[in-house]
Amino acid sequence: MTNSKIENPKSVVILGAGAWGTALANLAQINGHQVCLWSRQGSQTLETVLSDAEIILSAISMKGVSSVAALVKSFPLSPETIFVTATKGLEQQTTRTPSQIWQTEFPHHPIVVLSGPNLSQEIEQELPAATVVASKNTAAAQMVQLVFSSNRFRVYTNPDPVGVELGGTIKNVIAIAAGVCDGLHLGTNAKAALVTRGLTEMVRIGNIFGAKTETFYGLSGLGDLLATCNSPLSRNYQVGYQLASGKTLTEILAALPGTAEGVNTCRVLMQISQQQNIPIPITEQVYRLLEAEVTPREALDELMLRDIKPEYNL
Ligand SMILES: NC(=O)C1=CN([C@@H]2O[C@H](COP(=O)(O)OP(=O)(O)OC[C@H]3O[C@@H](n4cnc5c(N)ncnc54)[C@H](O)[C@@H]3O)[C@@H](O)[C@H]2O)C=CC1
Ligand SMILES: O=C(CO)COP(=O)(O)O
Repeated sequence: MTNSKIENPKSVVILGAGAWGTALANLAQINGHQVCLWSRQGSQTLETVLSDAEIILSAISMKGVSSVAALVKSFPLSPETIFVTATKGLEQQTTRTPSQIWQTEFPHHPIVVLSGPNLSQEIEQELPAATVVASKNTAAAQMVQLVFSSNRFRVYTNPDPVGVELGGTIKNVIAIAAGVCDGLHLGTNAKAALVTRGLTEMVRIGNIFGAKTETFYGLSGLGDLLATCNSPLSRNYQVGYQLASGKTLTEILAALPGTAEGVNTCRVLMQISQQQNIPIPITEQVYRLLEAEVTPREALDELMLRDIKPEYNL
C-alpha cells in the first residue's frame, strides 16, 4: 500500500483551513500527495487551486458549505474529480446533509463522505485513529482510502454515505448532552444510559434519510459517539459541560475555539422530528436547554420522568 501511494501521488485540494482541514491536509501530505490547503482568508484564488485537482475535500463548517459548493461550480473541473466531504452538520433551510449538497451541485462526480471518531487534536499529535470513507462509488471510496491510510490513520470503506455522515452529525447533539451529564456529575450509569438512548435517536433519524441501521453501530456512529461524548477535546461536549456550570450559550460560543456544529444540528433535528413525528427526547431537551427554556436539572427531570415504556418497539 505504501509503495502504490508514493508511485501514484494525487493532487488533493482541501477547502477549509480550520482544525479538521489542517489535520487532513497533514495526513495526505505525509503519504506523499500534492496537497493544497485553501482558505477564504488565504492568498490563493479558488480558481487557481482547483485547476488540476483530482480530489477536492471540503472541511468547511456547515454554514459555508452551500456557498462554497456554488462557488466551486463556477470554475472548470476535470470530469473525474472526486469530492470528499468531512463536514458534520445539516443545512437549516433544507435539512440536507453536506454530501447531498455536493451531489446536487455535482451530479456527475463521485461524492465520498469521510467521518469517524477523529478528534483533530489527537490526530495532530500523531496518535492512532480510524475513520470511514463512504460512497455509492466504490472505486472513489477506495481511492480516498489509499490517499489517507497510514500506520497511524486506518481508513475503512463503506457503501452508506448518508448513514456515515449522519452518525458524525447527530452524535454532536448527544455530545452536548454528555457534557451536561458530566458537568452535573451524574455518574457513569447515567452517561451509559444517555449514550445508548442517544444512539437510538441517531438510528431513528437515520432511517428517515434512508440510512442503514447497521452503519450507526460502526466507527462513524457508535465509534464517534463514544469519542465525542467522553472527551473534553470535543467542542460540542464543552458546550454541554459549560452549560451545566451555569454559563449562557452566548458566553460559551464567544470563547469556544472553532465550530460546535451540534448547536445548529439540534435545531434542524427538531424540525425533522416535528415534520416526521419521530420521538427524539434527548435532542429535544438539548434544544430546550440551548434555547434557555429549561435549566440542566429541569432537562434531566424531564427525561427521567417521561412515560415508562418498553426499551424497543417490537
Ligand atoms: N475538529 C475536529 O476534530 C473535527 C471536525 N469535523 C467537522 O469539520 C468541520 C470543520 O470543523 P473544524 O475544522 O474543527 O472547524 P473550524 O472552525 O476550525 O474551521 C472551519 C473552517 O470553515 C471555514 N468556513 C466557514 N464558513 C465558510 C464560508 N462561508 N466560506 C468558506 N469557508 C468557510 C473557516 O474559514 C474554517 O477554515 C465541522 O463540520 C466539524 O464538525 C469533523 C471531524 C473532526
Ligand atoms: O467530530 C469530532 C470528532 O470525531 C469533533 O468533535 P467536536 O466538533 O465536538 O470537537
